[in-house]
Amino acid sequence: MKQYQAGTRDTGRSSTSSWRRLGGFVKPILPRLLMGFICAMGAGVVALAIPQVLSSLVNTVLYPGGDAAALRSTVLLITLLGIAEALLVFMRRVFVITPAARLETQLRVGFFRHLQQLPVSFHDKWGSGQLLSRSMSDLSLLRRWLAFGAVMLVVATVTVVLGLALMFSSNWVLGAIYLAGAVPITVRAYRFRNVFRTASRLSQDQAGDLATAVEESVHGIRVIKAFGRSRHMLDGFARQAHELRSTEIGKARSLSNFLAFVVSVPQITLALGLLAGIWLTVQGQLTVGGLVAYFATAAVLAGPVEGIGMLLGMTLTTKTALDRHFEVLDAPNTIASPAAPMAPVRQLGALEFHDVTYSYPEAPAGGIPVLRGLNLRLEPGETMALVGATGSGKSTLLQLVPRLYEATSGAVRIDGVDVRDYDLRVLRSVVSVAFEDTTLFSASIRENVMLGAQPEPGRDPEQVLAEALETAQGGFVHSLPEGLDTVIGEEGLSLSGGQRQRLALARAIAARPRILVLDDPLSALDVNTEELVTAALRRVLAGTTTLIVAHRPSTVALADRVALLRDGGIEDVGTHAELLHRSEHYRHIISSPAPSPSLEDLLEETDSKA
Ligand SMILES: Nc1ncnc2c1ncn2[C@@H]1O[C@H](COP(=O)(O)OP(=O)(O)OP(=O)(O)O)[C@@H](O)[C@H]1O
Repeated sequence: MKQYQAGTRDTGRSSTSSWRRLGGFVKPILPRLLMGFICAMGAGVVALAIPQVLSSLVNTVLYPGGDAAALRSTVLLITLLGIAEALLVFMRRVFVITPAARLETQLRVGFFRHLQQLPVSFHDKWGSGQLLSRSMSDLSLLRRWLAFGAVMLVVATVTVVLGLALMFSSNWVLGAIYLAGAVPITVRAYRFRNVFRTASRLSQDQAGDLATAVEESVHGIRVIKAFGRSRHMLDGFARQAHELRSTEIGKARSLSNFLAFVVSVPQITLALGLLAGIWLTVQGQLTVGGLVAYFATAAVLAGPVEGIGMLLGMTLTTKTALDRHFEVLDAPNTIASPAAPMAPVRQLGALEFHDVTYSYPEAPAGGIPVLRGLNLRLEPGETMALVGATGSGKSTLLQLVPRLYEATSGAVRIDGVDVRDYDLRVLRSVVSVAFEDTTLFSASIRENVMLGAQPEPGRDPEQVLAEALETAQGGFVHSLPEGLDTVIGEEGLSLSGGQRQRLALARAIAARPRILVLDDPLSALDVNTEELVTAALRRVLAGTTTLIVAHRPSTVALADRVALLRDGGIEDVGTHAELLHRSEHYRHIISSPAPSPSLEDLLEETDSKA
């Protein structure tokens, strides 16, 4: 279970910083957004002009003996204004939708790039659903807000201000009555903002957790079914879904209450305006046309006033989405290439762990580090087996070599150069890894195996692929429906554990690294296949420095020497025979009885007793 919990993260940033940072991304598309804004504003102004035309219609035409020609031209003008408004709305969409979608893609690609760069320790902590929801739904929210919400919020605000100005210019008393409604709305908006922002954050985080739950249960469907835990998983999922539902309902309720308030206040001020308007008309201080225009303007403003409420909700949700987005972008990439990378004088493939200590970041403070002052040296071209009890830190040690994790103290060196001084790309082309837990991508066999292979002048990639598959006993791929082009992985053909492991091994070999790091790569193979792979590997590994985690004597047989990992350090190094002979712990781990003493040993023992 990842440690991230919904709503537990404090961004530690001021509430405006996400907007400011978004401003940097929006700059290039600002001209188009401005054009969209001008169109939307034009549409708003046209909408406001219609009541004014109506007013002149009432004042100059609608009375006995009124000018019929003026009536026709006024109706024509209103029709033209209506068409102009529709055209401007269309143009607004044309101007803003493309740049908003482009910005969404740009941010999404940037987000993915950052995820790729972030260290493994970051991914250990974050649920995949959280990252999925931040890269998909949060950015869709932003696009919708940019293409619609932001523009309409400005337009609605400007429309309300213009409408108020028209009301004031017609009669200041009516304008003042309408404006008085803004005071309670502002007070209420402030309270709403605080409540809605918290609910928004909670619901987006809960949606991310829910996505993680789906992802985990889809991945673990076999285990869930095999253990008959479907009901249990469903209950857990339903509980989380209900929590999200409650949050969403709370959020919707808070928005509805606010909208009801926002809509009802102008209605009350309108009723007061009606009383005042009639009185003013009776007093002769306002024309009937002016009164009609006041009510028509108030009717036009009803939409923008309600819109401001809705758009405020949308803006707050977008702000939360942005906070969540930048929270991931702000996660520091602690494992990066140095500013001035170094290269070894001679590229031989010597690997050295010097006084290496490693503690997982999530480990409790003051806990014992997994690796503690570990020292080990592999000579160029040497194959060393790493043996240790389960949980002793073998995989952890291996992952320090390509800097998937970073030693807490001490140094890992390749050809005398600290791995932290290598350019990361160079380091990861020098070191190739095959994990016990194989990951294959939704791609062809060819693409999966050649994932880390660099083009080499004078070497045919097809030959590299064929050799890697042959070494890993991956001949089975030729009998797959489309041979090397068969798509495997999550959305492709399913392979057995042993087949997957052989492809992962072939992938590590095809990268033709100087240093090969193998985490128990033969564990899922049957004895016969393992023997064939071991024999082929022995040939391939001849010139490659290899550190191989081994649990079985057959894998250890590949190695020139064996290092025994215990209590966070290397307890002993020697050949398999030497360790069998002198280490009880080694015999215990490798599941072998003590070897029967050789004749020389017996003679030596007799001599010493004598
Ligand atoms: N991502 C992680 N976060 C925190 N602790 C971890 C993490 N991965 C491993 N550990 C802990 O570090 C210790 C060493 O784990 P590691 O996987 O390196 O052992 P191992 O020797 O490879 O075990 P095995 O032989 O079972 O594969 C274990 O106690 C494990 O619980």
